[in-house]
Amino acid sequence: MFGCVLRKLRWKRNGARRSVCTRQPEVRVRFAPSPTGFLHLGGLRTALYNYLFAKQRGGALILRLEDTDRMRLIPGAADAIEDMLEWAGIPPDESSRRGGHYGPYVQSERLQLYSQAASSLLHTGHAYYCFCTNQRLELLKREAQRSGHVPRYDNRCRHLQPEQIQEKLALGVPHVVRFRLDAGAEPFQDLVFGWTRHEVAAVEGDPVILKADGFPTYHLASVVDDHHMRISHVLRGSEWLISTAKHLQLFAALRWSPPAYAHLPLLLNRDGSKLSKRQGDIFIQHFREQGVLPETLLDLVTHAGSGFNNNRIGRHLDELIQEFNISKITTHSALLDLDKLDEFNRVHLQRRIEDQQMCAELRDELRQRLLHTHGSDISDRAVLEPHYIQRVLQLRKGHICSLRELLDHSYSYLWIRPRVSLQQLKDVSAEAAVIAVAVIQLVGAGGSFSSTEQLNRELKLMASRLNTKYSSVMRVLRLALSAQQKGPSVAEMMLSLGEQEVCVRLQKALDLTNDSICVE
Ligand SMILES: Nc1ncnc2c1ncn2[C@@H]1O[C@H](COP(=O)(O)OP(=O)(O)OP(=O)(O)O)[C@@H](O)[C@H]1O
Repeated sequence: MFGCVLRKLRWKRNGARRSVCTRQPEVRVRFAPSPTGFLHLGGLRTALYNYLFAKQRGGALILRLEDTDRMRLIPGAADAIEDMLEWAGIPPDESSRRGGHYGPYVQSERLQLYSQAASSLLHTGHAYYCFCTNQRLELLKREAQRSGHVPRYDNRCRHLQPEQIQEKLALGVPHVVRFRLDAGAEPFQDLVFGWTRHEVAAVEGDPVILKADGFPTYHLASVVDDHHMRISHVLRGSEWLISTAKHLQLFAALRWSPPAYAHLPLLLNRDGSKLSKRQGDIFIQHFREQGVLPETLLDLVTHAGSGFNNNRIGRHLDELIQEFNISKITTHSALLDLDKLDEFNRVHLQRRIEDQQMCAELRDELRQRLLHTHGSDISDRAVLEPHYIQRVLQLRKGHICSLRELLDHSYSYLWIRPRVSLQQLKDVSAEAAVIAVAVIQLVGAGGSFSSTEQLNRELKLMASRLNTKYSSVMRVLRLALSAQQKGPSVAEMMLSLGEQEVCVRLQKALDLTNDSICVE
């Protein structure tokens, strides 16, 4: 059933160039979310594993939207899911946005294919009309619960006579189509769970495949689409493992070859529950707004689970593609540890700052954020210049976990001149004026701004020349430069601000002390 890729192999024999075509099965995988909510970390991981599997084999990732649960559709979710895959750097090769040969890629636009498949199953006796009312089904359920059994449909409509069916259809009695499950399920080899066999007919009633509204259920739609879209491997969450027996029976009844299956362990919350669309704080969009980088999220979700020879922080997408190993995926679910998020983002932010092109993008982003947050408070527009922002980023890399931190009050001194009072200066040192003058002279005399170490050495020498404690020098400088008591080292502050701005701020402090002397 697999599509084929023609590969031309060339070699030389007797001086003549020859070519031959070999047929390789084409790898086509799909990520098939339902737009009943936004993409969350669990979905992202399943999408990512599909992507890695496809890219490792030169294959294609198809994004198919399973929107047959009409009651739960969330407006905008379909677009948002694809936006987030693109943002994460794992865009599909085929989707309704990107096009492709096997569209439409939205199930509600493929109803004819499902109804054709259902008709064919009805025709061959693998499916039947079911006219049972909701009240009857509810009664069955309650009876089962009362007697301590798992509720299941009793397959009553299997036994309707053709005339009874025709009569009900002619009367327009509401109905669904059910698939006739066979006893004796065949085992299949799951790429993660190994040989698996689930005697589905022994525990479940015949499943609905076409609902009363003409929409298919997941079982029929996924089988029909996987066939028509020539999906070679289905990598999906392990909650579908049990249903696979049903899907294989559907493939057999339709006389189609099934794809290979790999059921992926789920990502769980700390309390052991499955990550779900009903939790807002795990949506990819939320992390993006918080300044989390896409590569951080990819690293985090792969780190939580298995599928790689080893785990290490800081892997990029191309490394993930290289190192992904489906045989290393374990069957147990993985707990998501969001406490690691900051640390992962710090590592990836540092990598971006060290990359010339990515750093230019960060500069632009930070500039936009600064304008948005501090806007009119920024009197000196020089702080918005690329070289200034670049310097700040270089000095803070490895310390900050996200760009947003640089917008916090503790970093406002980088963008806005601080207000310092005479009393504050007096409180930190009686020698504030002397220290300010000495540092202005040091800077004016070409005091080294090449590194924090060099600057520290010179400040230490200066303190001993003044016969002043080094800690007093630090306190005065920290206050005059930032109006803060904590933050990066004073030398780093000076390097970030630059010689001229350091002198301007120290002169302001000096002016305060001079004014006070004049008044006295
Ligand atoms: N927590 C999870 N961990 C790993 N994969 C997941 C997780 N949740 C969903 N998936 C997988 O992501 C794909 C898309 O899932 P879907 O859009 O149906 O989201 P969902 O979270 O399962 O929905 P719901 O919240 O309605 O249960 C499926 O293959 C599903 O198995």
